[in-house]
Amino acid sequence: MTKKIIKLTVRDVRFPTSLEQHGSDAMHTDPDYSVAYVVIETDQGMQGYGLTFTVGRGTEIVVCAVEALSALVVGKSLEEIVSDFRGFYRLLTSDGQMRWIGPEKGVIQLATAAVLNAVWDLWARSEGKDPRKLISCIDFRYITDALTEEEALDILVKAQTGKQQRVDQMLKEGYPAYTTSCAWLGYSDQLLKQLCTDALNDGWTKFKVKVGADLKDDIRRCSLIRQMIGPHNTLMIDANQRWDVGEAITWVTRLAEYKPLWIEEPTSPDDILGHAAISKALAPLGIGVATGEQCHNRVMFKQFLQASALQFVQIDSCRLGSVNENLAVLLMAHKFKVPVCPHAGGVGLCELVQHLILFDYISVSASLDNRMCEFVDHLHQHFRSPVVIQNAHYMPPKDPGYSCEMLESSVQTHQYPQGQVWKKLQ
Ligand SMILES: C[C@H](O)[C@@H](O)[C@@H](O)[C@H](O)C(=O)O
Ligand SMILES: [Mg+2]
Repeated sequence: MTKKIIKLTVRDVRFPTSLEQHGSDAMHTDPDYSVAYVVIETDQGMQGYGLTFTVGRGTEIVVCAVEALSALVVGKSLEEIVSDFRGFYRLLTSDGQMRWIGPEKGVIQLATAAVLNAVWDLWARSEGKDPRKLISCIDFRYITDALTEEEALDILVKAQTGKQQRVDQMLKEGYPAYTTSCAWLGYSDQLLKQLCTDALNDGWTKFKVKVGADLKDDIRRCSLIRQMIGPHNTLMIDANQRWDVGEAITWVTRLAEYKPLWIEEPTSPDDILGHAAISKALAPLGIGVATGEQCHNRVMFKQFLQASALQFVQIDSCRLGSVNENLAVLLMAHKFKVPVCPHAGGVGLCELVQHLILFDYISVSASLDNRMCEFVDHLHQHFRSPVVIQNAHYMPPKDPGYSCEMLESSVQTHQYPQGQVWKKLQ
């Protein structure tokens, strides 16, 4: 029996995280973690849940873009979509009129992610997928100079060896994670210390700190956290695009004594050659460059990899065109031998990205070297199947689907602007 998609709804759901400075960084000083939340429904009453992440104002624009795309989805059957998922991806991303407001970037790509995440959720609930089927979901347009379809298939086929052991290992130990929850830029030193102590007690060994607004503050905060975590735990720093290229090099050089593993988003996310220059300058200090949470499509990632402009690939489950485009990036990263350390946090990003990184380990990279997935401890209570962290590892999700179904009560109370939470704040 076919499953025809008969309805798509999208809602603007916001959480007032800025009230306590959760999520704050050098560029986003007051984020209200939000989502455009999509539910698709089939004629047989099955549902697929998807979302894309935003930080408050502007979510209404993403909602509009999802509504514009919905005409391309409603009326199609799931079977029709997945039998030519590459074609369907293209239909959404290359619509002869709508592609003008992208293509494959910005609001329209965030909307594509929300819609396709819901389709993947629906599909994930119904059947298994082999390498050939997965490859047929990827749009190789614009990346064949870096990775061909044959090479991609070869990677997946090779990684079939040892797959079961990796599945068993993940079920037992989980996938290594790092925490960003201790050191948002707007947190006081006292809160940072408290959260860091708690995290160490809970078994965390890898920590990310926000930097980039004021060098003196960064020196104080990095020194504090390095003292607390000791020389052997891992520290990463994140500037959220605050600097110009030269400034990034000088600033990070000043922080080198705290031994960060990487500097994340040192400059404009579009400046590939700038990132390459920063990578080159910081390599002798043992500091890599990480980027990706605002890298808007596979073509950008291709060029970052080709130009040796990043040493850590930070895929994002909602910035790229869903699983389809993330698969392309995971496979390219493998070919270029660059580790993938996904961006997570926000609302629902941990829930989504855990699937991608488990897939990367089990079916693509087969390696945990220099790899870890971000974890942020906010807002998980709003999900039906929240992530499970044990001893600083993501434990594989047990429920079918893509884990981003939200509790209906949470959606209703946080819907913007009419939900109870927002009414009270007005
Ligand atoms: C506004 C957001 O909280 C960002 O600061 C966040 O995504 C951050 O860059 C991260 O790496 O987790
Ligand atoms: Mg970041």
